[in-house]
Amino acid sequence: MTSNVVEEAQRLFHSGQPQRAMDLLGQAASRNDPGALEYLANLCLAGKIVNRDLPLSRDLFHRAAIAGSETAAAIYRAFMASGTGGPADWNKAIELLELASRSDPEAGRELQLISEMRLSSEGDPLGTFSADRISNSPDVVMYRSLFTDAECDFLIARAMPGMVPSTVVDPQTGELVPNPIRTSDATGFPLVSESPAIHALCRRLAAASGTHVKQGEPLQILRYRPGQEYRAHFDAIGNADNQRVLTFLVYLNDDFEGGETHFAKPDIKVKGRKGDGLLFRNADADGRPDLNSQHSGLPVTAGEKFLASRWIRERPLQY
Ligand SMILES: O=C(O)CCC(=O)C(=O)O
Ligand SMILES: [Fe+2]
Repeated sequence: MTSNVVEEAQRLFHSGQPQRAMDLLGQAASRNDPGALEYLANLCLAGKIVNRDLPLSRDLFHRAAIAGSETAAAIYRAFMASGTGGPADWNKAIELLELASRSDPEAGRELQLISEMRLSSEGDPLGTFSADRISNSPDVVMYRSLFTDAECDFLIARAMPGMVPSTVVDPQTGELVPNPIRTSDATGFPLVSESPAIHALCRRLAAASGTHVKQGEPLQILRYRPGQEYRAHFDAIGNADNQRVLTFLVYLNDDFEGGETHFAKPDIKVKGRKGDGLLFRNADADGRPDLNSQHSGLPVTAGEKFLASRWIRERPLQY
């Protein structure tokens, strides 16, 4: 939500007058200007211009939501679901989603999807998960029908507007950079866009893999068009302090040709059906990469392949 105050504050930031910009935003926030509240919430989240302060960010998004910002309301719901900037409150997140669904059909669809999940009052999946073993070394298992067709379709629809060319971690700088190794397009769902349904799906991946939901990096949705691929790589990171020990891939469609997930040693090609989840181990308990975990997404030859991908760390990530 942009307001005159925000435009003026941006102008002041760009002309090297951050203190005046902050004063202006602070005054507008004390009048409950939704744009100023949301802008300040984002500054507290980004932690560049002001110190990172997640509890304050959550509080400011909450106030911006009350003042009428729908974007802030969606972020506040996501924070309540995942416990960002304060305790998680699943029931409150659902209550807020219900409220939003009265005027927002997208929120209504999300609510419907959640109502079809079997969840505890904390948003955790009920029931157990069983997998078929595909290989011992590398350690690869497959969970059939982990996501429903409706859940797969929901993730694709949510991801489509944000699709941009994929990036990989530059080993020299640690920055995310484009690279011909990975030619797919992707959208990530960082905490601000990990809405309650997406959070519940992340909790399902955590429960099935026996990990804590906070060990997961943001869920990514990948799209490969004909010719696009993810060449042989390791998901483990060299010298990582908090290693990517596991990868969970969920196939969101199956109406395409080619595009198998391929492990080279030994030669294993996997093509899941829509909703199937493939879990594999990238590193041992000490964080040492498993050399047999090298894998690729083979080029798609016809149609489009959609995949949900979650890299899971050894320990919960600190945000
Ligand atoms: O596209 C695939 O099947 C592989 C994806 C992958 O390797 C990843 O997301 O880390
Ligand atoms: Fe990978």
